[in-house]
Amino acid sequence: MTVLVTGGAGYIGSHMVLELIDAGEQVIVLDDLSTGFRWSVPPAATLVIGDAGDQALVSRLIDEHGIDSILHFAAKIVVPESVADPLAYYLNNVVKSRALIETAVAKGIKSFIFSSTATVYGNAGASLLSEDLPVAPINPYGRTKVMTEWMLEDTCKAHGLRYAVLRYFNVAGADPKGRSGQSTPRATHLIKVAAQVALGRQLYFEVLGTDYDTPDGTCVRDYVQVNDLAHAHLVALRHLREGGESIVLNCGYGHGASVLDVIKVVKEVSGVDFEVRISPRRGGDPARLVAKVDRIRGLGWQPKYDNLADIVAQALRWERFLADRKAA
Ligand SMILES: NC(=O)c1ccc[n+]([C@@H]2O[C@H](COP(=O)([O-])OP(=O)(O)OC[C@H]3O[C@@H](n4cnc5c(N)ncnc54)[C@H](O)[C@@H]3O)[C@@H](O)[C@H]2O)c1
Ligand SMILES: O=c1ccn([C@@H]2O[C@H](COP(=O)(O)OP(=O)(O)O[C@H]3O[C@H](CO)[C@@H](O)[C@H](O)[C@H]3O)[C@@H](O)[C@H]2O)c(=O)[nH]1
Repeated sequence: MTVLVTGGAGYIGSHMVLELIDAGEQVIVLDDLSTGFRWSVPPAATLVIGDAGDQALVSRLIDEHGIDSILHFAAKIVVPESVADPLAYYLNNVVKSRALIETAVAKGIKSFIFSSTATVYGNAGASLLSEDLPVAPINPYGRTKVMTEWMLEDTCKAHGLRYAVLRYFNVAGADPKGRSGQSTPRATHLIKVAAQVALGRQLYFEVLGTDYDTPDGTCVRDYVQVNDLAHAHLVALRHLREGGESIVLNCGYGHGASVLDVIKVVKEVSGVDFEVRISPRRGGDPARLVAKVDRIRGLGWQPKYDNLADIVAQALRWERFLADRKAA
């Protein structure tokens, strides 16, 4: 069976492609390379450069390759950009997802897996966030994800398509075999930025707010390793292929670390005591996002990399690789 991975040249999608190939699947990647990289797609997968919303192209790929499942990662993902240019986000993340879902229905695709986010919970405030909480996104990016979740839910009721929505918490780390990692040049993710500071690419680290209602005043997040996350998709895909019901799944470890906890680990693992400055909140950051994970654990998902020091070591190693690649 062949799987179509939209956005498979990006950070998480490229780890998914590796996971699928390691599991013996045939993989077609569809990516417009807007933020992804041709070189991050392994030769064992077929890369098609194009738009996930191009119905003629997707139909042809499904027919030519006998695709039975679609894993939809392609999206714009920068929250402040979504606030500044919401219509670009509604076009890329909603309108094109709608086109893709319509093609999936028309072509009789059996399983559809969608990349959603913990951002859909907004400021829910619960100590552990359950999938059954009402969604309450607080920015356009989060709204585009909720709208696509709802399109899938409604489409599934009307047609034979079954889906898994995976709500990722904070994705971090890099392939332990060194085959992929977070390569976006101006990524704002905490562990990526802290790794760059530790390696001297930036002068200091800025903690964005120390007055949150958390034990040390900084935001708490559930950091999930990217290969573990990719494996969660494989578990969800097997669930759907075996006839399981459509499902919404939190993807996290069920415990949190604060910004200061992460900085401490980055300093310990890198051996660099870099400068840390305290800055005001950046706005729109929920104090705490930690997953309730019983549902995905119930499907048999067993993470391998639930250790912040290991995740940080992977991120540091990938930053060094990117620097060597640039210098070469
Ligand atoms: N990184 C995170 O922490 C995080 C957290 C929650 C959810 N997500 C979701 O996971 C998915 C992957 O995110 P990522 O971090 O790998 O981002 P990324 O930017 O590295 O990957 C996105 C990929 O999609 C491609 N793309 C974008 N629009 C496209 C289109 N219309 N047609 C074809 N290709 C297109 C890009 O070129 C890129 O390769 C996204 O849907 C994102 O919303 C990410
Ligand atoms: O230089 C930095 C970068 C981040 N932070 C803080 O670190 C925490 C985590 O920030 P970040 O890594 O940017 O992640 P989030 O803002 O939590 O968002 C991520 O995790 C969400 C799911 O939880 C996804 O939807 C988003 O796409 C993804 O960027 C937040 O409190 C930030 O304020 C800093 O203090 N300094």
